[in-house]
Amino acid sequence: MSTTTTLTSTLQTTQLQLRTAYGPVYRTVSTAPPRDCTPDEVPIIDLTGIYGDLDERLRVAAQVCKAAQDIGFFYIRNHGIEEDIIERARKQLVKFFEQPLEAKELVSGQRSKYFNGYVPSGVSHASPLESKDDRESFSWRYSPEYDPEPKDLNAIPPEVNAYVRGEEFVWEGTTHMPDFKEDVLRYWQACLTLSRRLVRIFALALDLPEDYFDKVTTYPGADGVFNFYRGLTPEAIEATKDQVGIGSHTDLQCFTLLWQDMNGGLQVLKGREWLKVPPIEGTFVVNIGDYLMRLTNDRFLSTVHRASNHSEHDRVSMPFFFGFNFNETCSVLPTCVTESSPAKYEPITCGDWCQLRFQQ
Ligand SMILES: O=C(O)CCC(=O)C(=O)O
Ligand SMILES: [Fe+2]
Repeated sequence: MSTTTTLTSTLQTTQLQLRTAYGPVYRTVSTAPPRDCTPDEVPIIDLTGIYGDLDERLRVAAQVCKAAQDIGFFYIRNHGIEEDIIERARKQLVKFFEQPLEAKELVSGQRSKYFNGYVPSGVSHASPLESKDDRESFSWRYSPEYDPEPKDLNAIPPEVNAYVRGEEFVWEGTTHMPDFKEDVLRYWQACLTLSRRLVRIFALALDLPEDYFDKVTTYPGADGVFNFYRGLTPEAIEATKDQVGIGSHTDLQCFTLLWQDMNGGLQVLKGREWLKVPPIEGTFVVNIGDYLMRLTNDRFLSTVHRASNHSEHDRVSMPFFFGFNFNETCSVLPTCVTESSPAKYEPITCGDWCQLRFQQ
């Protein structure tokens, strides 16, 4: 005689509150420790093909399309950004955050109209039901004068100028650091150049002409951020188990290129389950943002994620947020609507979209 035992596991859950352009939304999520993602869940996409012929570009686009629809996160390798550019930026990041507070306050975010500059730990609060963000950050935003596609600064359309969000005080307040501006902007320029290539792959992925987004990425959203998650003493690690470095959130614009160091700490929400998205040498993580999700009528997913550092080592990351020209009004894409599934969203500019979220 055999007996069958049914194992009923009780899943412990908690509520997350997420900020969105239209106000808070709530999600029920597991409190179980995160598990590693599998290569099927968050794939590694080799970008060599984006520098090849159309067939090769279409092959990359098909992989990007699948990952963007399945989870909205993927790794990229052979992305073309030189290791030396990344390493110089990382070293400047470390030097910046190792400065005494007074030096970092020279570029205090409180001086900014548009979220540029330095923000100390415990100030930002990405997700209201989690802890405040235990990370320091330094941000700088798009300025046409540093665009790797050179601009005639006397011929910038006024409607574009009204939306330029870069502010010079971040460079003026860091002149005491040799090569800081140069090394940081070289990294930012490399990210911007890669993003303009990638947006063409996204166009192919969405069955659009390859140059479809070119005219809306001439003065794009291009925000660089340095994140510093300070290492803790063993006692502090124990005492701050529930503390997040950056709380649960989605990114705002089209897509993000995220360089993270080898410490680990990034987590992505799949259903109710947290997945660890560990660092892989030589890669960036790419994730879809809310604006692109909206333009694709929710075909591409802007997925909730967060990061923490519960270790004795400092952790750093360098995300780059890419979006369309802030003044350009975009509708749901023609290839993402059918008669039976019409556009769910009104046209809006990327700038107004971000503004809605910042107001929340
Ligand atoms: O540091 C990380 O790994 C994630 C950072 C992030 O999600 C962000 O800055 O939006
Ligand atoms: Fe993020």
